[in-house]
Amino acid sequence: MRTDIQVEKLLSEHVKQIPYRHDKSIYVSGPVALPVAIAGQVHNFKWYCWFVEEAISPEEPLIAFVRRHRLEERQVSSALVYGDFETQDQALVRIHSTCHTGDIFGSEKCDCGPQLKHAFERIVEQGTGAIFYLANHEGRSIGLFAKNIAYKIQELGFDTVQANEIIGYGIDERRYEETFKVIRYLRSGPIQLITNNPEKVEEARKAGIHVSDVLVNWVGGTIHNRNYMDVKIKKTGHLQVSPVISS
Ligand SMILES: Nc1nc2c(ncn2[C@@H]2O[C@H](COP(=O)(O)OP(=O)(O)OP(=O)(O)O)[C@@H](O)[C@H]2O)c(=O)[nH]1
Repeated sequence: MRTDIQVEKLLSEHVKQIPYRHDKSIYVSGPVALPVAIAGQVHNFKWYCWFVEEAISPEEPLIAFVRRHRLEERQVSSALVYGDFETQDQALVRIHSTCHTGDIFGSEKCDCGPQLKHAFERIVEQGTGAIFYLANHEGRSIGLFAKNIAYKIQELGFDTVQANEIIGYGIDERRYEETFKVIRYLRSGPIQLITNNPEKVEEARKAGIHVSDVLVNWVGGTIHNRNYMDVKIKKTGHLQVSPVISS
């Protein structure tokens, strides 16, 4: 069919396969132009998304792959790229763990929503950067259902770290390997990481990415998340100030 040939041609340019662990691949789809309203102005981002899957045979057309898989059931992450991310010397990067309650509902039990908004603002202000929005990171990767239970346990007086442990999870279950592969795919130059979490910096370096700056982002403090923010400094090692990076 003519349409299938046209779509196959489009997809072969639009969807890229990045080799990942063992027999798996990361499938990256994009870019799609996305106008995003930030502080009252519309800015043009390029939207990519990706998921990890067993590598498909080179003979299978992508259109058949898309039809064969129930893609709506996948954990699909996004990259929102601004400016000349591929080649500019400096690029801001925010690696943001999905937070259904904070990012979508505006919950003040955490600082996630304001951190995301702040990162968008910094990126458009600087002119080049990207947000990596990680779907499989909800609740520091314990998932939404377990996060709801962890919140309930916190009502007994336990903190975020203790609540995770009570229900059998680690303090922080997040992994970043696939994200760094996607960052590498989109950009080879150094990145300026917007984060308070030194583990993200460490993991980036292990993945061979040059982090030229770490920019802390303590925003969104409220009376509801004071304890949560305190625990980040006292127990999970989050940075209070931007560290000086030696090149
Ligand atoms: N398990 C658990 N996860 C939470 C809780 N509150 C927020 N989160 C999740 O924590 C993740 C964000 O992690 P944070 O520790 O706030 O920040 P970070 O990503 O380590 O560091 P930054 O880069 O500075 O934002 C999101 O996935 C939230 O859904 C909680 O009480 N329990």
